[in-house]
Order: sequence, then structure tokens, then C-alpha cells
Amino acid sequence: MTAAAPAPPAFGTSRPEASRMIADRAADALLKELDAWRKPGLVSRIDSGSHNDMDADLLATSAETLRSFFVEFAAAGQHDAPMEELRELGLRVEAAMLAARGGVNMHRGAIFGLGLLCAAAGYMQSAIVPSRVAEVLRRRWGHAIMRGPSPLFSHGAAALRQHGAGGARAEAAAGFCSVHEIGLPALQRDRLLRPDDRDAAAVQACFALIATVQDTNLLHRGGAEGQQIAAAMAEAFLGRGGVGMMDWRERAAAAHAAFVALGLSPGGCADLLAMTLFVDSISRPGERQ
Ligand SMILES: CC(C)(COP(=O)(O)OP(=O)(O)OC[C@H]1O[C@@H](n2cnc3c(N)ncnc32)[C@H](O)[C@@H]1O)[C@@H](O)C(=O)NCCC(=O)NCCS
Ligand SMILES: Nc1ncnc2c1ncn2[C@@H]1O[C@H](COP(=O)(O)OP(=O)(O)OP(=O)(O)O)[C@@H](O)[C@H]1O
Repeated sequence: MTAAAPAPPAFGTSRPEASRMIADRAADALLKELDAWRKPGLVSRIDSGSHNDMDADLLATSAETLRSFFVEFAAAGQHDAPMEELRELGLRVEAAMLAARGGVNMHRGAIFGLGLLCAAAGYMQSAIVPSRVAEVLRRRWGHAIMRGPSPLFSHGAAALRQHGAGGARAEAAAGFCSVHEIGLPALQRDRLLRPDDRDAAAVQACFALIATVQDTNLLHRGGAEGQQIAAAMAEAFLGRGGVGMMDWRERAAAAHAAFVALGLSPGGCADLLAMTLFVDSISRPGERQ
């Protein structure tokens, strides 16, 4: 039996070139998430949904600021950084994001999720056997993510105490199953169904995530009842054909209005949608985005 030849690097030829490309795809995924319209309760280019402390321009500026930080995450993955190093980097980026925006949480979840996925994509460059990026994350850093220190007084910590919700950390440690099992299948199937519609596939993936994920932003804003109402509305949208129906825009807009009336915002699902767009993008390295 002959040994399998090492796979060529998935992104570019040199390490700096690859980390730049990974980072670009991560920042672009944040911008694509922002562009997708009608995501219930969330900020988009059209309106600010359930948020009165941030809008599309602020989120877009924040995403651009993160671009250079994502290079650092990818480079850290390339040299197989331990979790302590990734955590230090994550906290530094988070502090810079909060300082730049007067303490408003623009992208805390996104820094964490996309930062880790950029590190995993960087690490994968040296992989001989191709594997999905979130699985690499789980195998290399999953244990350390759960074992490491976590904030005592964050919204996520309260959601864990009151509702047993594992939030962003549990999702990451498990290899972002909802990205691979919920977000990506919805995105890829509906892109085939509606190739000319810029929004449809991302909106379908967003609703699919809201229907299944325990989102600590929803729990923080609406408690268990708010989370259940949000999931039920998303299921109703999907159950009636989702973006496959001609009137999907009206029905998605109605769900958006209902979320806003209740003050609900699935920020965790927005992050998972951005991660879905990122994983989709790096799985097609040769394609122009
Ligand atoms: C993982 C961190 C960010 C989570 O904090 P915490 O659990 O207290 O939750 P918090 O309410 O602050 O929420 C963080 C954000 O995650 C997102 N989120 C919510 N629910 C989910 C979910 N189910 N899945 C994914 N993301 C989610 C939301 O956008 C939310 O705003 C926290 O542990 C931390 O600050 N870690 C240090 C930084 C770090 O380890 N970085 C590693 C490299 S990036
Ligand atoms: N398009 C989007 N709209 C809203 N939130 C988003 C969007 N994209 C990502 N998010 C994520 O949502 C989180 C912000 O949500 P939110 O403002 O509800 O949380 P918070 O600041 O922790 O709490 P609150 O504002 O309820 O006091 C960020 O971590 C961010 O990553």
C-alpha cells in the first residue's frame, strides 16, 4: 500500500498569505451576515431590529476592525497555539472591540466563534487528512475550551445557572455541530433552490438555527419563554415552506416585526450564521466570493 500524499495547503501557498485569506473570509462572513435581510430581531442594512445601541454601520466598522485580528487567530492556529494563547488573544480582541465602541458588545460571540474557527483553519493547513474545520477545532481545543476559566457574571453565565444553557462555549467545544448539521445544509440546499436570490439561503439558515439552538442572547432578553416563542416562530416559518414559498419575504418580515415587538434578538444565531457562511466559504477556496 502506498502512503497518501500530503494534501496541498487549502489556502494560498505561504503561511502569511493563507492566514490573510482565512481572515478575509471571516470578516467577509460577518459582512454577509449583516447584509442578509430579513433575519428576525437582528441588525441588518435595513434596520436595527431589536437593538437600540448598535446599527449596520457600527457593526460593519467593527467587522473591518476584526479583519486584522482574525489574521492573528489564523497564524496562532498555524503554529498550533495552546488554548491559553488563544484565550489571551480572544480577551485582547474583545477588550479592543469594547473600547472602540464605548463598551457596547458588538461582536463578542463572533470574536469567540470565528476566532476559534480561524485558528482551526490555520491549523488545518498542515493536516494530511482533510477534515471539516469545526471537527479540527473540537479535537484540538474542545477539551481545553470547556476546562478553561469562564466569566462569572456574564449573560452566558446567568443563562447557564438559570436554564442550564451551555451557550457559546459548549457549542465551540462540541465542534459547532449546529453550523455543520443545521446552518450549512440549509444554506447549501436553499442556494441551489434559489440561486438568484442574494438573501434567501442565508435567511433560511438563520431561521433553521433559531428553531434549534439554545441562544443565550434570547434567554437573557426573554427568558425561557422568549426562547420558546422565538423557536416556535422559526419552526412555523420553516414548516410553511420557508424561503421556498413565493411570499417568504412577507412572512419573514412578519416574524421580524414580532421579534422586535417582544425585544427578542437571536445574537448567538447571528454569530452561528456568520460561522456557517465562513465554513461554506473556506470549503470553496478557489471560488471568488
Ligand atoms: C466564550 C465567552 C466569550 C462566552 O461568554 P459567556 O458564556 O459568558 O456568554 P455571553 O453572554 O457573554 O455570550 C457571548 C456571545 O456568544 C453568542 N452566543 C450565544 N448563544 C450562543 C450559542 N448557542 N452558540 C454560539 N454563540 C452563542 C452571543 O453572541 C453572545 O453575545 C467567554 O467564555 C470568554 O470571554 N472567553 C474568553 C475568550 C476566549 O476564550 N477566547 C478564545 C479564543 S477566541
Ligand atoms: N446582525 C446582528 N444583529 C444583532 N446581533 C448580532 C448580529 N450579528 C452578531 N450579533 C451578536 O449578538 C451579540 C450582541 O447581542 P446583544 O446586544 O443582544 O447582547 P448583549 O450586549 O450581551 O446584551 P443586551 O444588549 O441584551 O444587554 C454580539 O455578541 C454579536 O456577536
